[in-house]
Amino acid sequence: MIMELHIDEKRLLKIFQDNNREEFDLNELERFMPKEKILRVSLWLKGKGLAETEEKVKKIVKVINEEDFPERKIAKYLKQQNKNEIEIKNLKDILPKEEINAALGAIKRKGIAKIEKGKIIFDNLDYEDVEEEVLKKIKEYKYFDNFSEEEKKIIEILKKRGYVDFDEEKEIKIKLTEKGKEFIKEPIEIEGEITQLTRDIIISGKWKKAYIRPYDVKVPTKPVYPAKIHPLTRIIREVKEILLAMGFKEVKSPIVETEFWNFDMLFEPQDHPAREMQDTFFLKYPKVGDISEDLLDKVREVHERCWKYKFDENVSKRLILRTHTTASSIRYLASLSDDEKNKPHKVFCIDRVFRNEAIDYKHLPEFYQCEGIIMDDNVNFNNLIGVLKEFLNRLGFEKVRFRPAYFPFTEPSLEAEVYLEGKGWLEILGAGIFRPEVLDPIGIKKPVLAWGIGFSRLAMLRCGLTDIRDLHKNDLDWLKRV
Ligand SMILES: N[C@@H](Cc1ccccc1)C(=O)O
Repeated sequence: MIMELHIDEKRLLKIFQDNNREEFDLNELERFMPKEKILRVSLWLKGKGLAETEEKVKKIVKVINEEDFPERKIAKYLKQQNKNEIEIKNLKDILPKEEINAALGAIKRKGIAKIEKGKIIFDNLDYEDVEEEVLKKIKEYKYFDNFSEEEKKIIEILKKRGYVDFDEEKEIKIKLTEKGKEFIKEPIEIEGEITQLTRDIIISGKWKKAYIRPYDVKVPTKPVYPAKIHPLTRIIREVKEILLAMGFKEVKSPIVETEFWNFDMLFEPQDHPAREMQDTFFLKYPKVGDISEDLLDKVREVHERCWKYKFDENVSKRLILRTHTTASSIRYLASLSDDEKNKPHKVFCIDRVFRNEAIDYKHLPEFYQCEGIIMDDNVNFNNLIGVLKEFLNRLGFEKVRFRPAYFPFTEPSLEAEVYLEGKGWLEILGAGIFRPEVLDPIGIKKPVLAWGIGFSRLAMLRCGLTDIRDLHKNDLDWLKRV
């Protein structure tokens, strides 16, 4: 029987031959060849009908709690105290509450001590305990099947008591087929084989005599994961591309912001609940920032006239971590020169915002928002809906609907929802037309459409996550796949 075998196939077969064996565990072979290679080569041999592999799943037991049993803790305590009995009501001084019942149960079950008149009385504080012996043994022999029937019952008890748990281990066997057994009856010679052509081999003409094995591109190999960009960054870039293609320009503004720009300029009254400690992060040092007196007076006038309260500029000056990117939009509008105010503008900002929220599956104190504004003659609510539809469609949401909403700085306002298969309608963005109370103090006459989208929420939907914390966990397995 003449068969073209790769040098590694011959090597592997020779191990069977030299050891006079017909099968091996993968682990046993590992001292001859790396595991990856054995698996690859045995697949080749399988293709040639010389060997086969067999996979077995083995149940293993492992110790998950190394502490003494509560009953042993009692015995050790008494020994130390030179006593042999204890009142049950005093057990709480040596054991955590949840262990007391377990200890009493175990003492009765195993007959370690007598329980009489509210007392536990030991004859022998150094009693022997099979459960402890089995636990010790588990550390040496992990396979469940290595234990006797008696021991297996004890293992089940230990599992119930929370001291051990089961797991599985895969065992791979490599066996010769009849054809393989036949094959190793003949001596196996391992002669030179060329796997890599070198200049020397070509020039010297050695290649003419040597065996050059052809590539087999179908051979299974280990997956390779190239470096890649974090999914959140990828989505941010993608959204930027979409907005740039829709004619928007990117703007930025400070993360540390005054309440003035974050709230006052947006016509949020100073007693608005969003402005309190439990919702917003305030800076410890420095506590206050500068604002233009001129603008401050105009905003004060609007607030006092419309909201009817005493505006306090000390509140305006307080420094916070901005709570929304609408602060960027209004800063941009306020920065326009008179000349620029006569031109149309489309800008967006994607950046981090902060809210003092308890962390859970859908809230993080720090997250991303994407905000956009369109300022032009004659733009109206219909245009806003049109642009948002277009934007959400380009983001991959096909079904979109709108409903009325309220924001202090826009009128009318709306909320957009997108439809997700299996999840239903999900609220995804807020939008509206800036109120005159917002635009008047900065002298803007044209209508301004504005919208803001909770960006981490979007990233979550796009990555198929149900817990927003997973986005920042840096779980390598997930990052490789996503
Ligand atoms: N800033 C609002 C969203 C919004 C932006 C622009 C206009 C209307 C609403 C929020 O954080 O929820």
